[in-house]
Parts: sequence; structure tokens; C-alpha cells
Amino acid sequence: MPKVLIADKMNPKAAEIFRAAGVEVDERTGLSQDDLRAIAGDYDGIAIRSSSRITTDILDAAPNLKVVGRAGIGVDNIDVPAASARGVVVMNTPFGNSITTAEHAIAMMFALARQLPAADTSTQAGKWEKNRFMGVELTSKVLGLIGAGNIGSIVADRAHGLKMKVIAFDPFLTPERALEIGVEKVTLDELLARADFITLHTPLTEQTRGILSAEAIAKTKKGVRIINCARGGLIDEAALKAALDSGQVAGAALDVFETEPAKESVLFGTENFIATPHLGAATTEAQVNVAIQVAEQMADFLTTGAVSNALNVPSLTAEEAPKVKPYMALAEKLGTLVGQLSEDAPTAVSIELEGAAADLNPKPISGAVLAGMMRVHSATVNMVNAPYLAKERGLDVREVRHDREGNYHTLIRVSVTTRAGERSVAGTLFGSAAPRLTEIFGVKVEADLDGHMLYVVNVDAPGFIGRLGSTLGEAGVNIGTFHLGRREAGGEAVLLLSVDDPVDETLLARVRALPGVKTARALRF
Ligand SMILES: NC(=O)C1=CN([C@@H]2O[C@H](COP(=O)(O)OP(=O)(O)OC[C@H]3O[C@@H](n4cnc5c(N)ncnc54)[C@H](O)[C@@H]3O)[C@@H](O)[C@H]2O)C=CC1
Ligand SMILES: O=C(O)C(=O)COP(=O)(O)O
Repeated sequence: MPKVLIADKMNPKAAEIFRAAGVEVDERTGLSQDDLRAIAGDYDGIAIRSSSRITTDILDAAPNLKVVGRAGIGVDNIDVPAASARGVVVMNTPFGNSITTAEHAIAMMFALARQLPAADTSTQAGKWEKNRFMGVELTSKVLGLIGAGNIGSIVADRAHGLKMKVIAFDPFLTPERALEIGVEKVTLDELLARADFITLHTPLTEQTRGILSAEAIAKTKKGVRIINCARGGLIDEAALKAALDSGQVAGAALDVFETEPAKESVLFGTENFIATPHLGAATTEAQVNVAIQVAEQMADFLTTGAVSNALNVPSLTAEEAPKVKPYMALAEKLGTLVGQLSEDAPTAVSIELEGAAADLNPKPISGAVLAGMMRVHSATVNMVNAPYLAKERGLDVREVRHDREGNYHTLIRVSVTTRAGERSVAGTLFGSAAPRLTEIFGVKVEADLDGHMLYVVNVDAPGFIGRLGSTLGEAGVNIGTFHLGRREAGGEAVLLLSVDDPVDETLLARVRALPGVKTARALRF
């Protein structure tokens, strides 16, 4: 039974869903990094929010880990490249808390415009300072969005209802999408110069870190109000403090901080500064949404292989997964075969799908081919990290789908290019589930690729099979199945034998010494 750790506070629905799906769950929140490292090895999956950090050392301590699920959006607390390299799928829930977070940004905007927190504190202190809290109207003001994705566009929609003019800086925003969400696409400098309110809605990346730097803040319209419900690190906090003190910035509301939990900050106590403790996603509705979704996605993946909302592997629906699985098994066997038979490092691999296979999602199939090929040299390769490793090694990977149906109702062909040229193997599914080799390097051979096998290329001549059988028999190696194919009578013949025991180097040398043998290799599936 797969086992999952819920490492951050999550709605109880998550645990219910895991258990109902037959997944064992431990809920242990508030773990230190050392504690998490100590227990990570027990789990197939870890579900988190923004508090836990899934770093390289946690991944290294978790050899059984297959999936990290983020009940929320931002994954900057997960080392995604390190997870990919170790074959761990990373999933998030990209929409479950977006409305809630957009609403928090709007709430912050109102709180800034009317100084609600300070007015509340003053009033409850019995001061009745009616003349101190002069606010500004939102109507007709310019709202500048930095980042106009899911949350940014919901903020734009709500701001239109408040009769604001919305402009956006987002290099990936297309003119069509800008039109659709009713925002004017501008450069960052233009946004800084024009906005009365600026709200941030980008992920924290190398490009966005410090996007509101001292230099950028200096370019803002005097009296701007800034809201950050995205990520700490997007704003230079010391520069913001200086700009609030000088009056360049009339107010700032932060939900997120460079260092969290933010128990202290240069900004605390500054006039016109409002803080909340990373509450953007903290509503009942959002937390139910993300808890249900992350648990369903992780349980589906662990029990059926379905992949949704993964950041480092292509999606595979619960409906597709059972159809694609036998193909992945075939693809992996073909990859393992070419991997074992390649004398040289391949420079290119092409994966062709024909007949029924052509209707399937090719990504998991090509991932399985690459995993099979590369696992020959590294035991830790799987279909998640194989495409990344292939890219790293400069392997040119092509996927081709052919509508035509050949001799087989369904076929996968894997062609590998090395310095020696291009060679290909092909296979089909028998009874729609059993992988079967159909062709090896241009020779038709039908064989199951299973267990220990011996591959021999020889010159077709009478008496060879008998001599080979005797050589194996003398070494005490029992033949299970025997498959033979040849290019033409008297030409090159290919023999694939399944054997009950491994064929060692001494026996291989004896096979290679038989008259007519060109190649002999021991294979393992
Ligand atoms: N405070 C909280 O509790 C929450 C915070 N968040 C944060 O909000 C962020 C945004 O979430 P979504 O809108 O759902 O993500 P999204 O991926 O839909 O949108 C992000 C937008 O940022 C844009 N972007 C990327 N690089 C940029 C750059 N260099 N300059 C300007 N724009 C850039 C992208 O093109 C995209 O349109 C998340 O990454 C997360 O960090 C999300 C949920 C809750
Ligand atoms: O979804 C996100 O990106 C968030 O920042 C929400 O964080 P949380 O799950 O509330 O710790």
C-alpha cells in the first residue's frame, strides 16, 4: 500500500481522500528540516503547503519518494530540478486558491486606501481620530498588475467592477489575452510611472526576484500604494521601508515576506504599512479545494499512474493511464534492448508510433523508451528524469506518429543513431497487453523480452543452432525460448534466446568462438 506524509496543515478532507483511495497517511505538521529528513525515507508521497521545504537533502533521504504534492500554487519551496533529476513527480493545484488570493489582494487594496488597520486600532483605543484617517477613492485610479496570470486576471476582473483602469506588465501576456481580460499591456517602466496602486502576481523566479528593487521603486508615481500577495523576495524590503519613510510610497500591504515566518522585519511599525501572515490562500473554500485536489491527484498517481498538474512530467488522465501503461512497458523494453545493444553513446533517438499506438499521448511512451535506454547505465533513471537527462546529454529525441497501420494493429519503433549509423527495433502488443518484439535491426524476429536473454548474430549456415545449443547445455544453461530471424537464406541471422540463468563472460567468449558468429551479447530485461 503506498504511504503518504502530510507535512503541512491541510484540511482533513486530504487524509480522508487518501485513505478512501487505499493510501496510508501520516499527518505530521511543524517538522523541522532535520525531522523531515529523518522520516522522508518511509514515504512514496509528501503533501505540503508553503511551510515545508523539499530540498536536495530531503530528496536524497527519500529513495522511495515518487511524488511531491503542493496543496496550493507556488512551488518555490520545492527544488523542482532536483526532484526531476531524481525521478520525483512534482504536482500543484493551480486554480484551487486563486480566487481567494485575488480577493485578499483586493482586501489589501481597500485596507491601504482607507487605512483600515490603523483606524481600527486607534478607534478601539478610544481615540476617535476622525480627521487623521483621510483616504483615497479607488474609482478611476490606475491599478498596475505585475503578472497577469490566473490570479492577476481575477484581480483585474474585480478591479473593473470597482471602476479602476487596469494596466499590466507581463512579458508572456499575449495581446489577445490582454484584450480578453480588459487590461492594457505596458512595459514595467510605464507601469511604474502610471500606476496609483501596484499589485504583484508573479511566481518567484530568477527573473522576478527583486522586480521592485530600489531602482524600480524610484521610478514609481509619487504616492503609489503597493500590494504583494505573491511572494516575498519580489520586493526589496529595505528599499520599500525607505520609500515609505520618504513618502514616495504612500502605503504598502504585504502578505508575503523574504523570510517566513516573518517574526521581525524592517517594515514592522512603519506608518501606512499593513502586514498579514501569508493569508492569501487562507479561506475555508480555498483550503477545501486544494486539499481535495492534491489528495486526489497524488492518490491517482500512486494507485493508477494518472498524472495531472505535474510541473515536471506530461499529464496522463485516469482514463488514458490504463491504456498507455502496456505501451510504456513495451517502450521500456525496446529502450532497454537498444540501450544494451548500442556500442556507442547515441546522439539521436526517434520514437515512432503506428496504428493504435498513434492515438495515444506520446510523451509517457517516449519517457519510458528513454528510461529503458538510460537505465542500462544508471539504475536511478525513470520516466520522469529520463527526458531531462537526455536533454542534458544533448540527445536529439523525436516523436513521430503515423496514421498508417502496417502488419501489426499497433507498433512502436525505436531508432537510435550512433557513430555507427541508425539502427532500429520495433515491437507490438499481443492481446493488447503483452509486449512482443517484432523486429531487430531490420530482421523480423518475434520474441518476448523477459529475464535473461542471449542475442547472437551469425552467418546463416546448417548445424549452427545445434552447436549453440550444445555450448549452452555444456555450460549448464537451460534454454527457455528460442527465436530466429534472418535477412535472407545464407545471409545474416539473428537469434534471441531466453535462458534460465545469466550468460557469463566465459560462456559468451565460447559462443563468440563458434564458427560464423559475428556478435553475441547477454541481455537482461
Ligand atoms: N499569498 C498566497 O497565499 C498565495 C500566493 N500565490 C503566489 O501567486 C503567484 C501567481 O499565481 P498565479 O496567478 O496562479 O500564477 P500564474 O502562473 O497563472 O501567473 C503568473 C504570471 O506571472 C507572469 N510572469 C512570469 N514571469 C514574469 C516576469 N518576469 N515579469 C512579469 N510577469 C511575469 C506569467 O507570465 C504569468 O502570467 C504564485 O506563483 C504564488 O507564488 C499563489 C497563491 C496564494
Ligand atoms: O498557493 C500558494 O502559492 C500559496 O502561497 C499559499 O500558501 P499556503 O498554502 O497558504 O501556505
